[in-house]
Amino acid sequence: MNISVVGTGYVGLVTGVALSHIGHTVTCIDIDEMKVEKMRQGISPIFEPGLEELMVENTEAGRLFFTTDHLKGFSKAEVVYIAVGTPEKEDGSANLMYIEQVVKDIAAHVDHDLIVVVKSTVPVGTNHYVKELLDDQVREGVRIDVVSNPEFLREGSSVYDTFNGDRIVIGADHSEAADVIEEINKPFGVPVFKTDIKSAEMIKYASNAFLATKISFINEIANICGKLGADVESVANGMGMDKRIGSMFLNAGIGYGGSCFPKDTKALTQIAANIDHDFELLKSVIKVNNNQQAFMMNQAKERFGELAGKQAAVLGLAFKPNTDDMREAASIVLCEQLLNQGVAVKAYDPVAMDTARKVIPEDVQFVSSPEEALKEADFVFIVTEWQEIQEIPLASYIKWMKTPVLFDGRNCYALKEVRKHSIEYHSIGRQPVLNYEAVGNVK
Ligand SMILES: NC(=O)C1=CN([C@@H]2O[C@H](COP(=O)(O)OP(=O)(O)OC[C@H]3O[C@@H](n4cnc5c(N)ncnc54)[C@H](O)[C@@H]3O)[C@@H](O)[C@H]2O)C=CC1
Ligand SMILES: O=C(O)[C@H]1O[C@H](OP(=O)(O)OP(=O)(O)OC[C@H]2O[C@@H](n3ccc(=O)[nH]c3=O)[C@H](O)[C@@H]2O)[C@H](O)[C@@H](O)[C@@H]1O
Repeated sequence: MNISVVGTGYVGLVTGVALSHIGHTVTCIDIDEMKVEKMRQGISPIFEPGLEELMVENTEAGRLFFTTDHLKGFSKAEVVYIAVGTPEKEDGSANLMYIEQVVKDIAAHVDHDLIVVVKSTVPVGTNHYVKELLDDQVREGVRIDVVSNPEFLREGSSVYDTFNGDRIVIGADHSEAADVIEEINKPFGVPVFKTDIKSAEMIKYASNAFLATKISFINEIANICGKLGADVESVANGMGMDKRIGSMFLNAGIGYGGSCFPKDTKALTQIAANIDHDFELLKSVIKVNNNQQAFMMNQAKERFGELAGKQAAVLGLAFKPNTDDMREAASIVLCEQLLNQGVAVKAYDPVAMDTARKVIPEDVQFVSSPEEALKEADFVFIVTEWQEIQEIPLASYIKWMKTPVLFDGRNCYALKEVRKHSIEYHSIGRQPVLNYEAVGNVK
C-alpha cells in the first residue's frame, strides 16, 4: 500500500521504516529540514539500535522516501499515519497543536479519499475531534476515515518492539477501515486487538499509567525494604514469579523518566479531572516518582552532611539505556541539585552527550570516558544502567576515585560482588556496603 507517515520522531520514523520493510511504499514527512536531509543521506536523526541499517536498506530498495513537502507526501497516499508529538501543556494536559496542524496540512493538500491513522498518544475523544476537523476542512466529496492505532514501542528497543509487539490495537468506528489497517499490519505477525476508538485511546493511557504504577509501587517497597533490612531485588523476584504479577517493570531505581510516562500520567489525571474524577491513585504514583528522583541526593547529603566543595561523577545521562533521549531524564534534576549544593560535576554518557548538552546546566563538565568522570571524585551517582557502565570493574572505582563512595540509582552491581571490594556502596532498597575503614585507607 501507499502510506505516508507525518512526523519522523521515535514513533514516526520507526513506524515508517518498519512499514516499508514489510513491503509498503512509505513516504515520511517532517517539517524539520535538517532531519529530512539527514535521513535522505542515510543517517538516522535519532539513536535507536538497528534503525539506521533498516532505514538505508529500505531507502535503497525504493520503498522508503523522505520529504518536507506535504503536497508531495500525500499525493499518492491511501493511508496517512499521524505520529507528531503531543507534549504536555503547563496544566499537564496534552497539547494537540501539532495534531491540529497536521489536520490542516491534510485538508489543504488531499483531494482523494483516505484513512487517517492516529498513532500519537492522544486524550480520549481526540480521534473524533480529528474526524470533525477533517470533515469541516477537506474538499467536498473527499471521504476521510479516522482510525486510532496507539503505539507501544519502547525507546532503545523500538525496532525489536515493532516486529515483536504484544498487540496492535486498532480502534475504529467502521469495520472496513479497521480491516484495512489490520491488513497493512499482517506481515508483522503481531496479535491484533480491534475495539472502538475511545477504548483504543484509553488503552494507551491506561497501559502507560499501569506500568508507571508498577514502578512507583516497587520503589515504595524498595524504600521500606531499605529501612527494614530486606532486599528489594529478592522481593521483586519472589513477587514476579506469580504470573498474575509478572516479573517485568519491577526494577527499583530513581524513578521513571522519558518522553511518555511523566507526560501521560499527568495527562490521564487531567483527562479524569475534566469529568470531575479525582484519580487519586495516579496522583500518588506521580508524587512517589518525583520523590524518588531525589533519593540519591538525600542519600549523599545524609552521608556527607555538607556537599559544598566536593567533586561528583555522574555516570549515565539518558533517561534509560540505549537511547540518546534526554526528555525528563533524572540526570537533569540531579545535576542541577548537585550544582546548587556547590558540588563540581563531571558527567559521562556513552551516547547522549550531544542531546544532554542542550538540557544539562553548562557548569557541568562533560567528559569522554567513565575514567575521566571518576578521576579524583569524592562520590559517584550512577544514573543510567548502560551496559558499558554496568561493566565498569568495581576495582576501577577504587583506582580512579578520591574516595570510592558509590550511589547506585539503578542497582547495577550485585551486592555479593560489591562486598568483595573496599568501597562504600549505597543502592536502592538494598543494604549499604559500608567499608568505611577500607575507604579511609584509599590513597
Ligand atoms: N517516544 C516514544 O517512545 C513513544 C511516543 N509515543 C507517542 O507518539 C507521539 C510522537 O512521539 P515522538 O516520536 O517521541 O515525538 P518526537 O518529538 O520525537 O517527533 C515528532 C516529530 O514530528 C515532527 N512534526 C511536528 N509537526 C509536524 C507537521 N505538521 N508535519 C510534519 N512533521 C511534524 C517534528 O518535527 C518531529 O520530528 C507522541 O504522542 C508520543 O506520546 C507513543 C509511544 C512511544
Ligand atoms: O508511550 C511511550 O512512550 C512508551 O513509554 C514506555 O517506554 P519508554 O519510556 O521508551 O521506556 P521504558 O522502558 O518503559 O522506561 C521508562 C522509564 O521507566 C524506568 N523503569 C522502567 C522499568 C522498571 O522496572 N523500572 C524503571 O525505573 C526506566 O528507567 C525509564 O526511565 C513504555 O514502556 C512503552 O510501552 C510506551 O510505548
